[in-house]
Amino acid sequence: MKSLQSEAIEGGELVAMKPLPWYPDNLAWHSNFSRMQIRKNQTLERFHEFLKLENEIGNITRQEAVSMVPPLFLDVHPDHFVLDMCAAPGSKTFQLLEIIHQSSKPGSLPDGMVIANDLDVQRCNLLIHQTKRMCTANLIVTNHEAQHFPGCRLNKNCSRGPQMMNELEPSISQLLFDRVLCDVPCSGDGTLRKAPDIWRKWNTGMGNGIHILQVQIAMRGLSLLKVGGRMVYSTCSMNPVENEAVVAEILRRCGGSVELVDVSGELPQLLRRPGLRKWKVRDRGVWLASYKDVPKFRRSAIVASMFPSGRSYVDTADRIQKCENGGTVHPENESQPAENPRTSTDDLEEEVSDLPLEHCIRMVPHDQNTGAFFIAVLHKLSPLPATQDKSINAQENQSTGNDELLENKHVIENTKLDSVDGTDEMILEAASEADLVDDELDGATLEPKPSEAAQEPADNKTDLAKSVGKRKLQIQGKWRGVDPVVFFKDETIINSIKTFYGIDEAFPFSGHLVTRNNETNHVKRIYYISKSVKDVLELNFKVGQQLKITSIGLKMFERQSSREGTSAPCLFRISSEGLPVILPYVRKQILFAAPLDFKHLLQYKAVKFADFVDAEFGQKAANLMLGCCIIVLRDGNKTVSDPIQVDGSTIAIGCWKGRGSLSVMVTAIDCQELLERLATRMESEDATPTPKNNVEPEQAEDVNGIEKDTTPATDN
Ligand SMILES: C[S@@+](CC[C@H](N)C(=O)[O-])C[C@H]1O[C@@H](n2cnc3c(N)ncnc32)[C@H](O)[C@@H]1O
Repeated sequence: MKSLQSEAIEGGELVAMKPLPWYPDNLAWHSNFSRMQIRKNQTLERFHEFLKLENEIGNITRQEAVSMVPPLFLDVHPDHFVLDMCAAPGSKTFQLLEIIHQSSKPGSLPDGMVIANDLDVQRCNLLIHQTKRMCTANLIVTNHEAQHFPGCRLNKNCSRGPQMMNELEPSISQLLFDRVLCDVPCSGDGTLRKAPDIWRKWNTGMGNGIHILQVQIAMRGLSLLKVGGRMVYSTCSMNPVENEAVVAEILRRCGGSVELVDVSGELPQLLRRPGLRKWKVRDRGVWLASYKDVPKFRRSAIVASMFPSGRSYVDTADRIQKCENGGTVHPENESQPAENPRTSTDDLEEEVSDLPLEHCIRMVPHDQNTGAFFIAVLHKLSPLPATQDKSINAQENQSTGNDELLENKHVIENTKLDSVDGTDEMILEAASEADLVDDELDGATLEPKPSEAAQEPADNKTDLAKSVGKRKLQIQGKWRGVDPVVFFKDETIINSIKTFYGIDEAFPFSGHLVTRNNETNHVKRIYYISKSVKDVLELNFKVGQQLKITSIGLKMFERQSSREGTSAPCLFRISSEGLPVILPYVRKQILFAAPLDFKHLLQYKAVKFADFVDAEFGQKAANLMLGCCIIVLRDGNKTVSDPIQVDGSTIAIGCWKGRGSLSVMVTAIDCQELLERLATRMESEDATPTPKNNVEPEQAEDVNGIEKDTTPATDN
């Protein structure tokens, strides 16, 4: 930080990095360096590399500052069910998950969950990559048009008597959410500062063209919100047609069942401006102050809800027609639409909304050196009026069909528009640097391939050829291109895993394991899901798999595919993502390495048993069972009698115990990051007096890894 500061001063800046004053607990920081400064200066470049690495690992997230605001206004609690309707590439989903996991202890999972949805399957893959860093079992990623997001409502008439109900009915009967984030596709003009392309591409038609979709998505969000729940509507645009006009229209449609919340007391340090109550609409070079100014031939594109009053002015011929785009019709305000609209705003009679739109939040670049953002916080007071619910339910029925076939040109065009969201560039950059984009897009399971040759000795070719054939048979789920999610119930395999790793009985296995393959023998990956995700999945089965799930839970176990792997007593290894969750419960195949041996493992990727500095550790490693094992970093400053607990700072990696050596099963990038963390720890340990004892502790750690139980260790 000090050297960064001196670079900043040299460069004429005053502060190198500073916490964003409005972000709780100093958890978000702002750096002012330009790309040019970074390129020119070695210290800054190293700092930039560090940020990219930490972002890739998941320790930090690089994000446009204002884009972090919507989840803060959502007021999420760890037990909330949250729907992120337009979620890709997932920076806000990540924040939501962080909040959900905030207070959970290692090995315990929160009661809440997040469903992150996006229309664009490739952007869903980015989201999956982005959120994988979170190692969460509390996430489902879906791929629907948000405006048609399924309601998964259990038909109450299909009950089978009280007894059956208790046994078979899922614990929830409808998919309703405590919180909904509606970060809709928009024209993106709020990102002009860093996306200069928009200056060239932007036109007024962009906002006008997406208004109806934004209203539809917001209405769907409100219908899926529990009474008492909160929804945040946001865009990275400053265009009132995409913002206040949408909020006003949904308030009108909801007729008192939803209120716009005054959040002026929340995040007091955040500079903001009130929402607008009057604005004009521009169409084809012409200013329009009210719907009555819209020429008849433009009335399918420019709808009444774009104007502050939301009033339709219909002529007699139109009167009996319902406004096809959903604008509200008020016959008492009828008049003939003008056929000679004006090109200047001077003589227009301004409409003013009678709704409290000043409660909306506008953040502009020049207030606090950020991008621009619009936010509205909505509170559902009571069920939506029957008419709204009916039309929404009609959509729901539609959504149980093949959504992906109902291609909507409008939406797709706007999806492209939307990719200007500030975070994409960074995530794409991170993803491509990790060489994971292709992997993520590979195959119907949307799963990356193991990224390290060191994961286990490879003999995968025949396996791969076989699996290609099988894959053809396998894709038989309801949703084209996505393998169905099924509960994994093979007791033989589950018991072999439990026995091999000595998994404590307190770890809930039953009903928490899922796969993408109905045939147990072909299952390659087993995912772990939280209780909340399990509840949703059970409901989804009951309602005929309405959810098109592209990713679910946490990859916990992977089948060994190498020759050596298949001869190991347990066919499944623990995956890196799953390790933090299961670690506190692992009692066998676990060893504690001194920092130097741990470092050698990360450095050389494979170390012969005889080559470990701590010979006793080498012997214990040699005595483990063939297959996957866990190596935990032992803190050099700890004495053997110190109690051992797994906490947030515990460092552990998955390794392969082969016939003559230990090999790490960690990606290169993780190794790099761990080495850096280790170096920092070793430095700070060197600075404090080290106890004499620097050999393996006398825990109940079993030498052969089978007979005696061990206690998981930590380094502190
Ligand atoms: C503003 S971006 C979302 C950014 C995201 N919330 C984040 O913070 O990373 C809007 C997203 O909406 C998606 N999208 C566009 N039309 C959609 C629709 N009809 N339903 C769901 N998602 C849609 C786009 O693919 C895009 O990923």
